Amino acid sequence: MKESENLEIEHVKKIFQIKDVSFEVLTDIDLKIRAGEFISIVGASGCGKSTLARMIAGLEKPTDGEIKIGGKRVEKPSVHIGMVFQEARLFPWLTVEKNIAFGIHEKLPAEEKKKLVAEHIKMVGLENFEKALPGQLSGGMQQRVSIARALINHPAVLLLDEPFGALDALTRIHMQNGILKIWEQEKTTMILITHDIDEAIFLSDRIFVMGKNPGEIKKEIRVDLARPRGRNSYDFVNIRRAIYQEFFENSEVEIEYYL
Ligand SMILES: Nc1ncnc2c1ncn2[C@@H]1O[C@H](COP(=O)(O)OP(=O)(O)OP(=O)(O)O)[C@@H](O)[C@H]1O
Repeated sequence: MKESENLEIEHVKKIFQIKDVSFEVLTDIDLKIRAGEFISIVGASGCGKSTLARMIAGLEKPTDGEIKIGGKRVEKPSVHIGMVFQEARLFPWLTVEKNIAFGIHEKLPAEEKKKLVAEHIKMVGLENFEKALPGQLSGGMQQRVSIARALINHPAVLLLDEPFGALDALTRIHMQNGILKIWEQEKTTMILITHDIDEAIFLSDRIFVMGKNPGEIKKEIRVDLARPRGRNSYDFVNIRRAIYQEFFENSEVEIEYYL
C-alpha cells in the first residue's frame, strides 16, 4: 500500500433533513487513517457510524468538510473503496464464482478473470464451493463470498459495516481470524464498524469511540498489542474496561458488575 493512499476525514459534518426538521447526525469528524491501518468505530446505536461509512464509500455526501483517499476527494462510489454489510447481499441465482466475478471492474481476458476469482476464493477459504449457489451456503460462508467480492478490485479501503453481526459467536471468531489473515496479506486499510467491543480490540490498531446527538468522536484508543491477541490477557481486559467506561460515562450503570 502506498503512502499516498491515506484516508483523511476533514471536519466532516452531516445534517439530514426530514420535512422541515434538520438533524445534525455527525459533527466535526476529523480523522487521519494511515494506508494499511486497521481501525474500528464503536458507539451507541444511532450515533452515525453507518452514515460515516456511507460517506467514506461515496454513497452519501458530507454537508460540510471533505473526505479524501490518497489526497483525492471522494465524490462517488469507486473501485478504490470496497464495502461489506451485515447481510451478504449476493445474487441468489449466481454461483459463488459468478457472484465474485461480477464485481471485477477491469476488462480482463477470461483466463485472467478466472485466475483472479480462484485466488479470492482461496483467500476466503471457499475452495470446492465455486459452483454453489448462495442458498446452499451458511451465513458465514455467504459473508466470505461478499468479502471476496469486495476485495476483488484490490481497493485501498475496505469498509466493514457490522459484517459479522448476524453470525453466531463461534463463526464470528472464525471470521475475525480470517479477516486478520487477509489484512496481513493484502495490507488493505480496514474500517470496521462493530457493536462487539472484543472484536474491535482483537482486530484494530486504533478504536474510535463515538458519542451521539450529534455523533462525534469521543475517544481514540490505541491497541498496542502484538497479534494474535489473547482475549483474556491483562492488557486486553484493561482496554475493554476503558471502552466500557467511555460507554457508561454519565450513566447510572455500575460498570464493575459488567466486567
Ligand atoms: N437517509 C437518511 N435520512 C434521514 N435520517 C437518516 C438517514 N440515514 C440515517 N439517518 C439518521 O441518522 C442517524 C444515524 O444513523 P446511522 O445508521 O448512521 O447510525 P448507526 O450508528 O450506524 O446506528 P446502528 O448502530 O443502530 O446501526 C439516525 O438517527 C438515523 O435516523
